Amino acid sequence: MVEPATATQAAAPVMPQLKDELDIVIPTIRNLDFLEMWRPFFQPYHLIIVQDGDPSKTIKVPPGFDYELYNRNDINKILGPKASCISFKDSACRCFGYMVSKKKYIFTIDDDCFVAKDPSGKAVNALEQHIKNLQCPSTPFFFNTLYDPFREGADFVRGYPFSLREGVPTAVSHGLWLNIPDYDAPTQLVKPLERNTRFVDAVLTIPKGTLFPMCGMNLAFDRDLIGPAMYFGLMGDGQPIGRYDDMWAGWCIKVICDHLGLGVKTGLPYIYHSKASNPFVNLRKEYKGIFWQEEIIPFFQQAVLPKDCTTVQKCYVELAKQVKEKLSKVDPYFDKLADAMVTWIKAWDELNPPTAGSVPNGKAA
Ligand SMILES: O=c1ccn([C@@H]2O[C@H](COP(=O)(O)OP(=O)(O)O[C@H]3OC[C@H](O)[C@H](O)[C@H]3O)[C@@H](O)[C@H]2O)c(=O)[nH]1
Ligand SMILES: [Mn+2]
Repeated sequence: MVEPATATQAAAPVMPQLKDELDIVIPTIRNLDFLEMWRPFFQPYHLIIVQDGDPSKTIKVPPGFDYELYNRNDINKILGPKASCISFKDSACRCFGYMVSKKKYIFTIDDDCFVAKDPSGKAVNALEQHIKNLQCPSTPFFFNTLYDPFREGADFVRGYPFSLREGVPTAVSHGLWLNIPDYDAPTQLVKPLERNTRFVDAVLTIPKGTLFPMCGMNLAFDRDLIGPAMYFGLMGDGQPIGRYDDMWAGWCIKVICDHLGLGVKTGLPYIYHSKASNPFVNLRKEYKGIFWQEEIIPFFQQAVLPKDCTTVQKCYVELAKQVKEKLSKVDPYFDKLADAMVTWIKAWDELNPPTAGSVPNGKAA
């Protein structure tokens, strides 16, 4: 039986790394008492809280945290008509936080995720591990059988080409979850009592050319490298689909990271996910995604980006064009989604004008 760490077990790190270069983005519809448990790890950092649902509701934030909070009225005021690309009544709204941040790194976490304990009983500082993952290169072009070669006590194994040992910059760090795993509704329905107790002590680079189901519960990324592609799509209120926000973003960022020669890692850190959302409600939200994805995945697997797509924005707009051309036949929703992807990029560039002398994102691989 796994249990979350207690607040006292979560010892504050000696020196919070990247304190001024990282924002923590939290989408929420509830009071943020969960922050109490994270206080030792999160207090030094700036929080961006994206309040979903009724903007007249007050979200209580425990004292002592440095934060900015945006509700739907704020989003509409800041983005004007472009606010139409930000979902309402779905955790997808969190991507607004990525857009307004001015920091290099983002860590996003759900408000029902708590500090996990590793097998020795030590509280897991998820933020510290994500930072380590992002600051160490990835190895997408050749699989290292001893997993993360840059980890203390590991290295590249015999036969690993020396020409590839430098690795590539890491754009995304995807963490996992003890207790309630990120299962889809049908799986949750048939396995209501299943709990994830396996703590796998590994960080893996997801190989080039391989897609993965990105979960937004415990996720960090380098905003400068991949931020403009971290759009969580049109979900929730008024949309035919929900709970595919992070999946859509994950498929888009992986195709773009592969194209630009950037890395995506998954594995450590774990968080402790406490709330099993209602599988019946989830089934209503996600059922179309369950059969649509049988056509969406081949689309992303076959997507090719032209060589002149040398920035994330160019890649993303090209991807939107292909979504419109090839997925609209699945459902008119994808026509709308493709337009929203372009609106997102316009809004991103409006809020994040390129600084003079800034270089385009990674090079096309
Ligand atoms: O309409 C909403 C509903 C929720 N939120 C906030 O989003 C976070 C996730 O909410 P919750 O924990 O209820 O979602 P889950 O059923 O556990 O599913 C998650 O699974 C992983 C996904 O990436 C995504 O995070 C969820 O689908 C939480 O902070 C809520 O307060 C919201 O903003 N709007
Ligand atoms: Mn949850």
